[in-house]
Amino acid sequence: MKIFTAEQIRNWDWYTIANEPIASLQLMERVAAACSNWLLEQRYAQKPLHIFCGKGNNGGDGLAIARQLLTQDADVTVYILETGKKGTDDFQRNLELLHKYTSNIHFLQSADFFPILQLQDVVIDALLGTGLDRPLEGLIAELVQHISNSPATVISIDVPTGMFADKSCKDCICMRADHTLSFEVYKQCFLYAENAEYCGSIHLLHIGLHPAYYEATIAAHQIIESKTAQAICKKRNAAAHKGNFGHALLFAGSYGKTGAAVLSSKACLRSGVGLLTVHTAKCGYIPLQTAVPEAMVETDSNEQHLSAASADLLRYAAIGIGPGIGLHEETANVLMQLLQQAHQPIVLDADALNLLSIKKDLSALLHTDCILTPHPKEFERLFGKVANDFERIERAKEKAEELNCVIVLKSHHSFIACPDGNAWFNSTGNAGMATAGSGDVLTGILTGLLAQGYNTTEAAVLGVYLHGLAGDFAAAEQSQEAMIASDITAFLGKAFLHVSQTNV
Ligand SMILES: NC(=O)C1=CN([C@@H]2O[C@H](COP(=O)(O)OP(=O)(O)OC[C@H]3O[C@@H](n4cnc5c(N)ncnc54)[C@H](O)[C@@H]3O)[C@@H](O)[C@H]2O)[C@@H](O)CC1
Ligand SMILES: Nc1ncnc2c1ncn2[C@@H]1O[C@H](COP(=O)(O)OP(=O)(O)O)[C@@H](O)[C@H]1O
Ligand SMILES: [K+]
Repeated sequence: MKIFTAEQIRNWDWYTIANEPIASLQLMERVAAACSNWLLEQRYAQKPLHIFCGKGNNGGDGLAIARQLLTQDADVTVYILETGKKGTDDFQRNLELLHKYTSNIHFLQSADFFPILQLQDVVIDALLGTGLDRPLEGLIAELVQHISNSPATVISIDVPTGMFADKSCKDCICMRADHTLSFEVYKQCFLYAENAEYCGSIHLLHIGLHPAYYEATIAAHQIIESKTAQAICKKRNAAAHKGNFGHALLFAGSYGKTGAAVLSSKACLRSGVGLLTVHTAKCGYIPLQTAVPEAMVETDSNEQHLSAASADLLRYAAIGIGPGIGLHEETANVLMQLLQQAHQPIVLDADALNLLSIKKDLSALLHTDCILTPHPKEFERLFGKVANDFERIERAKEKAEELNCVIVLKSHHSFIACPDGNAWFNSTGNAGMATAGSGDVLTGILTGLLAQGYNTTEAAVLGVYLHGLAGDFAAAEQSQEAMIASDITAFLGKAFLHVSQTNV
C-alpha cells in the first residue's frame, strides 16, 4: 500500500470532489459516516461523548460526527475552540446544521471552561488534522494536555492533534490518543517509533476516495502487506532437490556468543535454504553440531573468535556475517577479505556493522548485492547522529543510494531503503520481538532467502515481513513478555503458510 503525504491526500480529496464528482460537504459527510459507524460498532457511541472541534475541516468532521451520532441517540457534548476567526465553509455549514439537533455546544475561550473528563468518557479529537502548520502553543496546547492527562478514552480523527503528517513532532505537544481513525492509506507519521505512544491503534477507514488518483500517484514510501509478500514468495517446484535452494554460508559466533550462531543458523534453515554451512570459532563446534544438526560446521583455526575467511567462497550462493562475531582485529580482517573476495549477496548485521563503523574505509567494498541490517544504535555508529526518526529514514535512503546497497533499519515498523530509491515500511512485528537474538534470526532468514535466488530487495521485503509475522504468531501463542527469539523461528513455518496461501 502506498503511503501519501498530507499534500497528496489533500489533492486526492480534491481529485475525488472534481471527478466523482461530489460536493466537498458531501465528502465530509462520508468521512463522518465512516467514523460514526466505527464508533457505533465499537460501542464507544454508548458512552458519554465529548467532541472537541477546531474551526478547520477536521473540526467540520467532528461536527458532522456529532450530528450523525445524535440521530442515534448518543449522549453528545460539543466543544469548539474559539479562535475569533470564522471557520472553513464546511465547518460553518455543519455548525448551522448541528444547531438544529442540539444546544449542547460550548465555545472554549479559556482553560477555565475545560470540562472535567472521567474514566467512562470518550473524547473525539477533531481539533486539528493535516492542516497543522506550526507546533501547538497557547490555549490549544493547554487543551490537548488537559485531554491527554485525563482518564478518558481519546479517539483522534485523521491524526492526533499536534502531529505533523510528514515531519517530526518530537518534543512538541501532541494529543495522546488511544485510537486514531484515519482514511484510506497510512500517513508517514503513523509508522515512527517516536510517535507510537501518541497514535494508539491506527484504524484505516474507507471513504471512497477516487481509485484513479491512487493508481496514478507515485509515493516515496510503501507499506509491506500480506499481498506484497505473497507476490514475492516463490512456489516450490514439486520435483525440486536441495541444490535448487542454494548453499548459504554464515559467519557467526565467538566465545560466549555461540547462541547467536545457533539462532541465525536455525532461522536460515527454516527460511527454506537447501544447504547451510556455518563458519564459527573452534569453541562453537560441539554446541552448534548438537543444537543444529542440519547445518554443516566449518571451524575457524582460532579457539575463541573468527580469524580467517572460508577457504572456498565460490561454493556458496549467499553469505551472512555478524551475529555474535565480536570486534577482534582479526575478525575485522575476515570481514575485509570477505568483502574483497565474495561476489555473491552478503547480509551484514550486528558486529559486522560495528566493525564497519570502526573501519569506515571498508564501506567502499560494499556492493549492490549487500544488505545492511542496523538497529537504530548501529545505524548511528555507522552513519552519525540524527535528531529524530524522520531524519533517520531520510539518512537511510541517502546512504542506500550512496553505498549502492539495501539498508534494513530495524525498528517498530522496520524500514527498507533500496539503492534505486524504493522504500518500504513493514507492517508486521510487535514489542515482544524486543528480546535478545531477534536480529540474529532476521540475519538467518535474509541469508537463506538470498541463497534461494531472491534478489536483495525481494529478500529484504519478504524476510522482514515474515520475521515480523512469525513474531506476531509467537506473541499470540506465548505473550509478548514470554516469547524469546527462538520462538520467532519456531513460527516461521506458520508465517510461510500464511504468505504462500494464494500461491498454492
Ligand atoms: N473535503 C475536505 O477537504 C476533507 C477534509 N477532511 C478533514 O479535514 C482536515 C484538514 O482540514 P484543514 O485543511 O481545514 O485543516 P485543519 O482542520 O487541520 O485546520 C487547519 C486550520 O488550523 C490552523 N492551524 C494550523 N496549525 C495550528 C496550530 N498549531 N495552532 C492553531 N491553529 C493552527 C490553520 O491556520 C488552519 O486555519 C483533515 O485532517 C480531515 O480531517 C476530511 O473531511 C476529508 C475531506
Ligand atoms: N517494538 C517492536 N515492534 C516491532 N518489531 C520489533 C520491536 N522491537 C524489536 N523488533 C524487531 O526485532 C528485531 C530486533 O533486532 P536487534 O535489535 O538486532 O536484536 P538482537 O541484537 O538482540 O538480535 C528487529 O528485527 C526489530 O525490527
Ligand atoms: K485530530
